[in-house]
Amino acid sequence: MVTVTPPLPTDRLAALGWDDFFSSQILPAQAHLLPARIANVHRARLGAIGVDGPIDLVLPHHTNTGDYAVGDWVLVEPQTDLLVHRLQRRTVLERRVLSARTPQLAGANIDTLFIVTSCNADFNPARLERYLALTNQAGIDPVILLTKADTADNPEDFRQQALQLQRDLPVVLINPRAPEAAALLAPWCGAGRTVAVIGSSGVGKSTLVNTLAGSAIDQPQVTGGIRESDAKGRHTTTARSLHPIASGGWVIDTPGMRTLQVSDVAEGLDTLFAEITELTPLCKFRDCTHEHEPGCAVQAAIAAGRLDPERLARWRKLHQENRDSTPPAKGTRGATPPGRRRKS
Ligand SMILES: Nc1nc2c(ncn2[C@@H]2O[C@H](COP(=O)(O)OP(=O)(O)OP(=O)(O)O)[C@@H](O)[C@H]2O)c(=O)[nH]1
Ligand SMILES: [Zn+2]
Repeated sequence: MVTVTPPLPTDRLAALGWDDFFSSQILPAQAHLLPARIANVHRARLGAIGVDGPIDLVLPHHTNTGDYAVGDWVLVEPQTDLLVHRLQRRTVLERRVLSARTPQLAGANIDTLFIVTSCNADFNPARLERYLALTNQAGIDPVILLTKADTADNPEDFRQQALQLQRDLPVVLINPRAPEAAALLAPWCGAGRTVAVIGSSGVGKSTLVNTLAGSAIDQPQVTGGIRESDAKGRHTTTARSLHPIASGGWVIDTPGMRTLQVSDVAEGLDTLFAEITELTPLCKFRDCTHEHEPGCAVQAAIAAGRLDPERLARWRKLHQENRDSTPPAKGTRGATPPGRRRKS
């Protein structure tokens, strides 16, 4: 590890999420540069937060701002605010949609992902499992937030269903409009921690970000969210931003997501479906598909009522989709469809 000179105010950097993982990446020749965290990404502009506050970064020629994610750590030339280098990410959340060639970066260096859904028709186990597979694969801790419990007859049913989605999954019933929402989420929002919020349009993500930010939201230079018109003339939130949480920590909002595609998430699926993953070695055949083989431990669990057949059906569908969309070098079979590339 290299000591940065002059010594940086490490407590203020730590409050931004800085730790040894990032400081150990600084080379001796970079010791004069200042670390800063990307706070917002626009088409031609990147905003960051450093120990002395917001920085409008000066970008080198040919910078593609799409290569940067909210939450990234970068090194900056102190006098000129020139962006010099991006540090390696601890975690990165990518959103893949069928229509896009390359995944979009939804956020970087996220510790916890709040997957928000409502206690109504938005609640969809198959979609939540998709989010969970991606979150697990990214090495980010998932938490399910169930909103609009106040408008549902049986919010507890939704909570019980959500608890079945993954072992040890935290599930929180929450009203994002209530001031006590911040206290309920405090375990994941300590100083220096970074959370991101994901979920369909209208489930309460923006409301939650506002509640978490509290008075800290009155800093447009830090949050800097913009609204742009899309092709249909609607106003949609396109910029992701890093907002300070009133009690410490940081929250990244993400725009409403369309259908998510899973790709390259084999380990994430193993964690998500741990009860099936653990049964597989007990099957008679090593390459058991758990469909029709004799001596299948998974089918035996279904017959004994210990495993929900719908859960196995969703396991099958996600595994199939993952195989079909994962490049052969990483997947077990299946070719790369045109236009879809491996991530570098
Ligand atoms: N009754 C009730 N209303 C809620 C709750 N959570 C959110 N809402 C309301 O639902 C509406 C949508 O909330 P938003 O925060 O705009 O939803 P969003 O997820 O940010 O939506 P997009 O910006 O489209 O992605 C707002 O009118 C909120 O006040 C809740 O728990 N109970
Ligand atoms: Zn089997």
